[in-house]
Amino acid sequence: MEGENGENKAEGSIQGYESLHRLLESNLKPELFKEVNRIILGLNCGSPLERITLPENATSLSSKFNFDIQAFSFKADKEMLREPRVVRVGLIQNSISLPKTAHYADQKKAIMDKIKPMIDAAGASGVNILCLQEAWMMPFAFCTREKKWCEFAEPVDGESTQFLQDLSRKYNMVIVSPILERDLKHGETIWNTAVVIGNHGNIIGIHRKNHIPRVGDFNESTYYMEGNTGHPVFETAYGKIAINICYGRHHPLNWMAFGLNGAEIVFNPSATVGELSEPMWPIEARNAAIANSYYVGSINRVGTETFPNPFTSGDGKPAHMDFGHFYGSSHFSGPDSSCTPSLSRYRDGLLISDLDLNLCRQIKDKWAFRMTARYEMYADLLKRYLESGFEPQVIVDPALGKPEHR
Ligand SMILES: NC(=O)NCCC(=O)O
Repeated sequence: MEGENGENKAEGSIQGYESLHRLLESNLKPELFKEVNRIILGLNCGSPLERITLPENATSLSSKFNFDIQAFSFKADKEMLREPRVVRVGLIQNSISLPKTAHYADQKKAIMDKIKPMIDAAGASGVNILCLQEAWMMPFAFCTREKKWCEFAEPVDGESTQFLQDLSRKYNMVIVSPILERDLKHGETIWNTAVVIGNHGNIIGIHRKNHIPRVGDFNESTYYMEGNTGHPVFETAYGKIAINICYGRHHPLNWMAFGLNGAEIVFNPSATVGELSEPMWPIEARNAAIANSYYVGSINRVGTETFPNPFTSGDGKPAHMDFGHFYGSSHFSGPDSSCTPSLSRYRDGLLISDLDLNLCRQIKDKWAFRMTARYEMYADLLKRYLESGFEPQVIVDPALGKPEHR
């Protein structure tokens, strides 16, 4: 079987294919692919998600600057009392351009130069809300545990925010900007923060990452604190949005809390590598969208980032100078279990989707997850669990002959 790129299998490709979707599409007969698609990507209002044609000025930017661009449309059923509430949403995934030894100011500028044409393409496509990847303004250096990378941290209204504020004003676009934040008013402490910039360039608010990873090379507590902002939902001109930053996607209660606060779209800006999490990636976001009757926009960076000095993770494996491959694969999941194909596994990309927000309530009415949830039962268990004298509720088979108390 030959990959779509023939002999030159790009690094990060799946046997030469940009994504699992492309691999299946190229190798299955059309009728088989249709069935596989129906099961893997689901149906939206009874049909596969439709692709949207984007304006020429957007697609020409993708050709000129060599980034993947794809667009889809999630529909909802027609209602009698409400008009459709369609919002156009974009996700950007990108690699880092300069070596990690370059001057930090140059590294930051190179990233901005790289994502600018992608944001312009989103603007040209009429995107209303755009989200960037986790800590987009720096290399993902947290694996190194070297303190020098803290220099990349910026105040909420710093250089990266100002760069995006101009673009949000230009394109009348809400932009979610995940950065490494330097909190000047609280002893210059550092947080992993999403800044929500309104469509007039105003800062609506921030959310700080709730859960810090402690897995493999992802030992990020060396750099930033556990978030103290709870589960805010930001009511923007285009809908109610929230941000669940990266590792928070492994925590179902974290997803739930954004839903309880009324989110209609939850973004999951991430940085994660193939060996660690790729089989989990398409499942967790999709499950969250289903369980909480909202849309999820999942974003992961792309490429392999090599650092000047070797590091280990205390797992007995040899010291190494990179995390592994960030596998991109950004995608949208809908509350009705439908899902877009993923962006490329190795190229920069812009994924756009029209989301009819009416679908959230329609799915709540259909499946009644909120009404069947039994929150009081879980609240009671959690309350007892947090007490020091907690005893797990385990009923032992008497035939095991175990003593009542161990
Ligand atoms: N950045 C981050 O939280 N990565 C953790 C790895 C993962 O959750 O897959």
